[in-house]
Amino acid sequence: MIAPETLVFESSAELIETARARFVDLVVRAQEARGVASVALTGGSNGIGLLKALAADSGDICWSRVEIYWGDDRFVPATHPERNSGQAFDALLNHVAVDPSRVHVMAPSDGEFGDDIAAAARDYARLIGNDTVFDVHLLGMGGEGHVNSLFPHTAATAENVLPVVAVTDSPKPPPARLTLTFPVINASREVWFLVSGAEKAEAVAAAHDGESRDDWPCAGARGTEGTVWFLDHAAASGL
Ligand SMILES: O=C(O)[C@H](O)[C@@H](O)[C@H](O)[C@H](O)COP(=O)(O)O
Repeated sequence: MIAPETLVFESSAELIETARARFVDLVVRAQEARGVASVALTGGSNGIGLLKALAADSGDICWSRVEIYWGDDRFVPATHPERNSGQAFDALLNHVAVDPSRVHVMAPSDGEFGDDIAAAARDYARLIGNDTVFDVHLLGMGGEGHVNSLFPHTAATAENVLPVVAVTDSPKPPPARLTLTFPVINASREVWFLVSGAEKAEAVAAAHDGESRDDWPCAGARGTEGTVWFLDHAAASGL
């Protein structure tokens, strides 16, 4: 296993700026190598902050050749302000020339599957299939170590086969969510954690200490070519 890279910044703003520059570099290199880059986005303050920074400066990224997925989303109506996808459109996707056929939003609760969350999960799993490899999977993290909607001691966190599952009892509201699972996260070339704040320090330390993914889901996420922790000083204070 390749050792994770841990970068510590003075502020969230610096963290986001470095992540932005590295994201541009990674996506451009992926496009040079394979024509199309594939990314999984995340919500949260730094995840959306990164997208806003990219709206201001995305260098030589050719947005029409980026396949865009989400690591998780809330199973609420499409226009709900807490949808990670809606926030990503506001922050970035409405402002760059993406190819709509390459933007893969998880179904909302008022979409084609109505409130059938299991059908919505199966549909996204079909879309991901067995072959999707993200060039980078972005992750925020909760203080108890959740990533995507993979919370400690849950079936979704234990999933080792299905690429996408429905969560109906999320400990953090709203209860209904769709989430990618560890088999697909860990098939990503790179996994990047974007984490700030002292309330995240214990989980950051647990992941670096190799604790179990059941106790600390963040400890179970890694890329095949690289895992990068973008931290501010407060989040890194337990290292
Ligand atoms: O689905 C959710 O409930 C949140 O989106 C959550 O997963 C968030 O991404 C992390 O808690 C990090 O959020 P912050 O970076 O804002 O702390």
